[in-house]
Amino acid sequence: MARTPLMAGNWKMNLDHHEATHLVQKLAWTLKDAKHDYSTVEVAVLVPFTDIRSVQTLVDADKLELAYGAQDVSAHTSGAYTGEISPVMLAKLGVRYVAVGHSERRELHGEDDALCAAKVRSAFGQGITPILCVGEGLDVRKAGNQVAHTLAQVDGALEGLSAEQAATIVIAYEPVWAIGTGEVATPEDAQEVCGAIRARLAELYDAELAEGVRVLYGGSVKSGNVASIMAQPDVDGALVGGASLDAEEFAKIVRFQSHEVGL
Ligand SMILES: O=C(CO)COP(=O)(O)O
Repeated sequence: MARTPLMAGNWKMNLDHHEATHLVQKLAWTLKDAKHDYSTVEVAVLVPFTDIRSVQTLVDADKLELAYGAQDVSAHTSGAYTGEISPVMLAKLGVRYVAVGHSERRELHGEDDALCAAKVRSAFGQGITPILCVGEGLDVRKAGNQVAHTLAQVDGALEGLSAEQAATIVIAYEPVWAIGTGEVATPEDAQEVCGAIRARLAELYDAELAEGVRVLYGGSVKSGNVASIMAQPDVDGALVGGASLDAEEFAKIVRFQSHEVGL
């Protein structure tokens, strides 16, 4: 089964709603100028909660093919959860994707695999596709345990998920040591773990399901390194942090198939 690559920009805690409108407009124009065909590479931006309504308004008004999403979601649908955002609220704003278990949330907010599993189910419950983030820290990598560590996170977060849901999840392998450091994993490093994730999906469900799931790589992806990572058989896209805040650079990442020749 052919998997449509997904390039998702994780803005993290950057850009207010005015700046968000500006960046999405610029990105859409840049991709339009390049005659980007969204059916060949899907494009998404994961924006701060306060930007979502503005991005929705722009996407709807200009009929943009860009998808947008959030960076976190509550495991609950409503109630006394001060500061949390419900998946029901996100669905109402037309959100297609939500990041779950980003390493910054695991590290800084103590999110564990059980909570990630609850959030994955919570998103699916409202028709939102989770982008489940997994990946090892430097100590684990140095010990050579990156595959076992990452697969344990996958197992934990997929707990209780039906095959129908698992078939549409997106999993992003983001080695923590490569995030925001400029130190990108080698294409072989990315392939090793992304391939292992797909093999695990085949074990947990079946081979056909595993063949259809998109596995992304994230960690210091730039226009200059994206093509070699995308050339790996089990890498189906990228989760891009810093480089997604620059419309032209992110558009180049999205257009990796065309610019690799010209670089
Ligand atoms: O964390 C990331 C995306 O979720 C990666 O961030 P950078 O691309 O800035 O390394």
